[in-house]
Order: sequence, then structure tokens, then C-alpha cells
Amino acid sequence: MQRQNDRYLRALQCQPVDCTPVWMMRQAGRYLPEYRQLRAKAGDFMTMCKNPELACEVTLQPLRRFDLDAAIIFSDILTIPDAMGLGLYFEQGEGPKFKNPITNFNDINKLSIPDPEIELTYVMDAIRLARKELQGKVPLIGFAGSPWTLATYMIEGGSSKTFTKIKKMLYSDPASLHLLLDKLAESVALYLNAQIKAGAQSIMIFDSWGGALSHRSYLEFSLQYMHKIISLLERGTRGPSYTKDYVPVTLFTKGGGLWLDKIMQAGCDAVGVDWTVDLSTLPKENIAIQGNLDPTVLYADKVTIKNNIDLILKEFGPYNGHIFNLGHGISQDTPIESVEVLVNTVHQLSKRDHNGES
Ligand SMILES: Cc1c2[nH]c(c1CCC(=O)O)Cc1[nH]c(c(CCC(=O)O)c1C)Cc1[nH]c(c(CCC(=O)O)c1C)Cc1[nH]c(c(C)c1CCC(=O)O)C2
Repeated sequence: MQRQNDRYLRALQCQPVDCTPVWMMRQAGRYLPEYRQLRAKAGDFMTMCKNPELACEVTLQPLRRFDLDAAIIFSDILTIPDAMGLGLYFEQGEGPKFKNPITNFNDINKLSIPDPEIELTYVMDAIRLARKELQGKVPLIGFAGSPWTLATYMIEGGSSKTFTKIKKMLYSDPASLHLLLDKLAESVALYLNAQIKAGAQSIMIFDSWGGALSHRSYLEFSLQYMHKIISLLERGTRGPSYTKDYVPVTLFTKGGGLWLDKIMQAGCDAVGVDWTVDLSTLPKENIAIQGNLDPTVLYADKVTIKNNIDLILKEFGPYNGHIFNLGHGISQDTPIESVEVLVNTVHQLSKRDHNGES
């Protein structure tokens, strides 16, 4: 049995670590040649997600190259609307699309809540397989999209820069939007509980488009529903010292820097922060912080990458509740050598401030 590396889970509980754990959002993906090769063979992205062997293989790919402290299950946030019957597909170069987007109250009223053990068994099978293959080497992260972020794709019919349709509904027919968000919150909670049962050891909620909302709307249409999801999760109880089987939750609202004090009160163990956040303004007790290197730093030379990592680590010093990550997903044209520099530099430099276990 391999030695367990649980510094990621320890940091989520703000417990002593030997150095700062690091993983990257979208760490399994197109910047890896072995991903592109497998994807070319499989045909399309959703075929890979729906095949547990392929999803497990892609989950493990980045861990074979880099000394990462966590794996994240290879899947997508849009599996839920797909399971609700919206017909998810990916158009080359255009991102996700839905054959049957939501246009009115009737569409929302008709939506049923997917049973994750039936419509989304492929995700649970991938999690079970990945846990088996990982053999405890590093923890496995499960995830879902926030209700607001999922709703943007379901109502816009795909990616959007302006959020015209959903914002029109928000202001002119808020009751319909609330019904949709409520159904999504229930669906996401069931989905995440199934992921925990299947073996996910930590949960992350991606609110990629929460930052598009006004202050008042963010609390009412996004944070409220993430709070509800967290309250429905069956994930054990966190003790005063490191609790091995407790499943911590990370909330990440991209562009949510102004609302971090409210996000920290939503029952999560950690908040994800993008690169716009001034780390010196954040509390460094009882709540873990994940972030926040600008992913484009990875286009620069080694010395610049190291200097930027050092600046972030210095903001935390000996604080144990820091998980190093990018401020958003890694870009597909990122040089592999930069990722290696990132992971190794975080471990090497952060040792100066830590002497805990793991
Ligand atoms: C908004 C969102 C989506 N999906 C996700 C989010 C939230 C995170 C964020 O804000 O980036 C989350 C996601 N998507 C994917 C993962 C896998 C796990 C990981 O490695 O982090 C995770 C956690 C794989 C993926 N999801 C997708 C890919 C690319 C698929 C491919 O072309 O091979 C991957 C690796 C497809 C996807 N899926 C989605 C989009 C907008 C796209 C197109 C992206 C693009 O074309 O650049 C929806």
C-alpha cells in the first residue's frame, strides 16, 4: 500500500501540513498531448465522460506527469442538464450547446430531477474506478456546477458573454428562475451525495458565472442556492483536529472577490479565489483558501513563474489553510514545462514555512 498523501485534505481543514498542496482546475485536458490523443480516438468529449474507463484514465494522466496533491474526476458540470433531457452537445471550437434550451415557465415546470444512480451512473462508476486506481495515493475531488451557472447554459442554450436571456428572466419573471434554481439545487445535492457515496473525498462547486450578477442578485440567485446545497450534503462532521473521513466543500465563484465574506458564511470549508483577489485582505483562520495564480503567468519564463508563486506563498506564510491553484482553469496552450515548474516550486518554496505531517 502506497503512503497516503493527504496534505490537500489537511489544508482544507486548516490542519498542519509539511508544505502547501497544489492542484489545477482543468488539470486533465487539452494542454496534455496524451489527452488530445485519447480524445482523437474517442471522437468527442462527452463520449469520454460517459465511458468510465476513459474518464478514469484521463483523471490519472496529469498525476503521472506531475507531483499533484489531488485528482479531480474527469467529467463536466453540464452532465446534470444533460440528464434532465436538454441534449448536451459540443460544437468544434464553440463550446457546449443544448438541443432543447429552457425558454419559459412550462419548460421549467416539466423538468424532472435526475436520479444520479440511474441517469448519472457513468460518473459514479468513473469515481469508483478512479478511487481504486489511485490506491489512496492522493484524494479524489468530486464536483458540480452551481445552480446559477448551470441555469445560464440551460437558458442561453450554450456559452454567453452577455447573459441576455437569463437576466431578462431574472428581472421580469424571477419566480420562474427561482423554480429552476430550486430544482437545480436539489439535483446538484443528490448528485454530490451520490459522488460522496461513490468515493469522492472532497467536493468543489463551480460558480463560474456568479461574477456576472449584481451584488443583490448574487446573494439571491446564486449564493442562496449554493448554501442550500451545502446544507443538504451528507459528509460527516468536522472535528477540532484532522478528521480523516470528513468531506470538505470548496465554493468557487469566479469574479466573486467582493462577496468573499458572505461566501465564507455559506457553510463551506474553503473558498476558491481568482487572480483579481488581494490575498492580504483575507482572513487566515478557520477557513481554507484556494488559489490564485493568474493562469497566463504560465506563458512566462521559469524565473517569472517562480517569482509570482513566491508572492502568493508569502501572503500566507505559515498559515496551513492554503491550497495552491490557478485563479481559473488551465489554458489549452499552456507549456507542459511551466506546469512542472509550478507544482515543484509550490512544494519546494512552501517547505520553509511548514513542518506538519503528511
Ligand atoms: C463552465 C464549466 C464547464 N465545465 C466546467 C466548468 C466550470 C469550470 C470553469 O469555469 O472552467 C467544469 C469542468 N470541465 C471539465 C472538468 C474536468 C476536471 C478538471 O480537470 O478540472 C471540470 C471540473 C472538463 C472539460 N470540459 C470541457 C473540456 C474541453 C473538452 C475538449 O474539447 O476536449 C474539458 C477538458 C468542455 C467544456 N465544458 C464547459 C465549457 C464552457 C467547455 C468548453 C471549454 C472550451 O472549449 O474551452 C462547461
